[in-house]
Amino acid sequence: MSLIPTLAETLARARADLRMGLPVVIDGHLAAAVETLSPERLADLAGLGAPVLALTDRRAGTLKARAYDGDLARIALPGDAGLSWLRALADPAGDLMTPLKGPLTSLRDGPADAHRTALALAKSAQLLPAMLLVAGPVPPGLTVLRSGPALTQLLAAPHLAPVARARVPLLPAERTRLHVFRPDDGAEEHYAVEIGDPPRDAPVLARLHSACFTGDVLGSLKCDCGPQLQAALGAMGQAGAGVLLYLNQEGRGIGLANKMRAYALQDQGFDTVEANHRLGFEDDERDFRIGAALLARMGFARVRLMTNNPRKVAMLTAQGLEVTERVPLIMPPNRHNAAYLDVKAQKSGHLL
Ligand SMILES: Nc1nc2c(ncn2[C@@H]2O[C@H](COP(=O)(O)OP(=O)(O)OP(=O)(O)O)[C@@H](O)[C@H]2O)c(=O)[nH]1
Ligand SMILES: [Zn+2]
Repeated sequence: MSLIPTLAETLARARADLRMGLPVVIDGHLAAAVETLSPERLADLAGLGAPVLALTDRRAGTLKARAYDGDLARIALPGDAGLSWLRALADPAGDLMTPLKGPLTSLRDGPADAHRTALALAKSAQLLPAMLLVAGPVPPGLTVLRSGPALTQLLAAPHLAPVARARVPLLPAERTRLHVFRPDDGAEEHYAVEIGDPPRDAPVLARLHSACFTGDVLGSLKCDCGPQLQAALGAMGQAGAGVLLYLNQEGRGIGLANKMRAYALQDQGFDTVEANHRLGFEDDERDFRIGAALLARMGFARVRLMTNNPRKVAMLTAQGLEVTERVPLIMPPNRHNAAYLDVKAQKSGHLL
């Protein structure tokens, strides 16, 4: 029956619900994002059963809570836990002011699949990965999801369809076309900037660029993204051909709000990797399967990849693309980004 929402459509709804502060249902648990939860909804959820807070092992580690489920911790809520207690566990902004939040009791028994799915959903909705779950009677009207490989696969690699394309002459490359691709799960669109007419039967000069609003648009000096973007387009313009994928994976996949939370932590003295971990994220949440799928769909099988990041090469190769050459894209540092670039080289394996 075509009028019943598909899994991708249900996922799109679930993300929107969580961002609005509405719980969704996962394997019979009501699951709400702490970041957007209202006091009224917290009270109503607590009235249905015993709420459990799911945090990633990264966030649990910062809070010195045991993560018996490997990649996540399920924390029992004390009877007097209110929204401010939950928010303090979810958001590290106040960690230095109020370092001791425990003792925290982590659960050991029972399955954690719904909790794991809930955290993956929070991340994909670009919310802080902290979810409140209650197993109890399910009110009507909520979006219902089931954990499993189909959902996991969809979260990592939605199906992308071409929507529109047109000529956009650029300063560094006048013969340029911009292609827009839309995923079927309501997530963000991604773009391909095609310069010249790159032949499909030869390796193409290519770049997988992740969105950086601060660097690309505002010219922030805190990272190297803006100069890298311009240098890549310039090199493709000079060569007369190339393809730059502009992937809307702001902040290495955590979204702009969380990236600004990470920047605020960096102002407190944490580096870019530590800041992501304290927020509950991995240092890099990006999945380059989308990039590989877009290149393949545009007819490219072999690339000369402009990057300093060996993970990008590995991920494209794992998806069946041939990286015939890694072309370094090293920008001169400035006094605001030198430490950041050092951390990328030392902790994230960047070849700088
Ligand atoms: N979470 C987080 N993201 C950041 C920070 N600084 C920059 N970014 C993001 O990092 C990403 C950089 O993307 P890329 O330049 O494509 O990738 P890369 O891993 O640096 O690899 P290269 O191909 O060598 O440039 C963008 O999404 C930026 O928004 C930061 O301090 N924290
Ligand atoms: Zn940047």
